[in-house]
Amino acid sequence: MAEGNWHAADIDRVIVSEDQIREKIDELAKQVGTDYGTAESVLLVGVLKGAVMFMADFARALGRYGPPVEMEFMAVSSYGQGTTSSGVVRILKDLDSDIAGRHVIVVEDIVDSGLTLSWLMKYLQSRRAASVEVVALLRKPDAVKVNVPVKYVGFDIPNEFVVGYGLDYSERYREVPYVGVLRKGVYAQG
Ligand SMILES: O=P(O)(O)OC[C@H]1O[C@H](OP(=O)(O)OP(=O)(O)O)[C@H](O)[C@@H]1O
Ligand code: HPA
Ligand SMILES: [Mg+2]
Repeated sequence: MAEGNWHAADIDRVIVSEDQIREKIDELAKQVGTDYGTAESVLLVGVLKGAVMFMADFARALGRYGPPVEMEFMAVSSYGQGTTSSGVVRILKDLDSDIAGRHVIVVEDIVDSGLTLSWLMKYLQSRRAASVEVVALLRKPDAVKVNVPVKYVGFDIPNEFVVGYGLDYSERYREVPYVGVLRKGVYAQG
């Protein structure tokens, strides 16, 4: 629950609690660990900044169940300051290493319109990865309209703007430890 913390006033309701996040990550890591059991290693590509919390927790969970992990980060931006995707994906930070022949798992906090991910999948495949799959903590219904196969999904959530656990509104609320719906008045005020 949104206890007596400063952010409680800005959060309408909790969608995914800290406990639910922890349990789901363990479950996802077990599944990925089984599926990649014979791989020499997997390359996790975290999508900054939203996926930082999920990346850190998911990588640690894979440490219990999976093959050896390497971590890379990309930064792309399509939302800027707003609450809707601009549809234009910009690379703000590219991969540091060659991913040819690697088993890549893209680690995303949320698949919303699916625009970021569909762009990213094409980009990573063009870099000749051996395989590219996606693990996303959250997915919204609109994402299914875009043809992005997300193999590992944590939670399907309603079509509302959410914050917390890495997700921001105008760079705020990323440190909130659960995922909640932002009270409409907060962004209506600008
Ligand atoms: O499915 P989509 O509609 O494309 O939305 C999903 C993407 O949007 C958000 O990133 P954002 O552009 O806000 O950057 P950030 O992670 O730095 O906040 C989120 O972290 C995902 O990467
Ligand atoms: O609901 C959301 N909240 C925060 N960032 C986002 N990026 C895509 N969808 C969202
Ligand atoms: Mg954002």
